[in-house]
Amino acid sequence: MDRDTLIVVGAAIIRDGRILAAQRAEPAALHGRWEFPGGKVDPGETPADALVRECREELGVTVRAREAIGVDVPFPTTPGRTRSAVLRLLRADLIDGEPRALEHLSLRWLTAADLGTLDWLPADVPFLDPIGALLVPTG
Ligand SMILES: Nc1nc2c([nH]c(=O)n2[C@H]2C[C@H](O)[C@@H](COP(=O)(O)OP(=O)(O)OP(=O)(O)O)O2)c(=O)[nH]1
Repeated sequence: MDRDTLIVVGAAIIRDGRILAAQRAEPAALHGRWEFPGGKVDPGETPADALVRECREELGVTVRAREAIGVDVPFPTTPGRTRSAVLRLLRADLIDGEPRALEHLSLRWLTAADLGTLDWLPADVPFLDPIGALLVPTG
């Protein structure tokens, strides 16, 4: 990966056979589409640190970052910008707090069957199969 590549981290927070998904409010072009909570890794920050920071800012919770799920997915950044970007999904354990939509339109806990029913951001789609394999139906 190019040293200049922007890494965006997404959190795969799984509880009771469901994964947390978040509906974007902004920018207008992405309004209403679904993603994993997270954001851009800042200079000097590790992806795990960024995940913890973003989950605190966006959900009001403390998480612990774990291993990557699947492989990084390249996606185009803002039109006109040449910097390449990848989405990296890290599994995350919920350590403290109950997720709230502090910056999103809404949150949903999805079963494997729900995954295919949402309007995801394009970079998220390749992660849906590996996530589905992790969502063991309960009770
Ligand atoms: N957080 C997140 N962003 C995603 C996902 N999939 C995807 O294509 N993106 C894109 C949308 C945005 O172009 C970019 C992340 O930007 P962001 O606005 O969430 O990040 P940020 O909180 O660090 O933003 P900023 O205000 O500091 O610029 O990555 C995803 O699952 N989660």
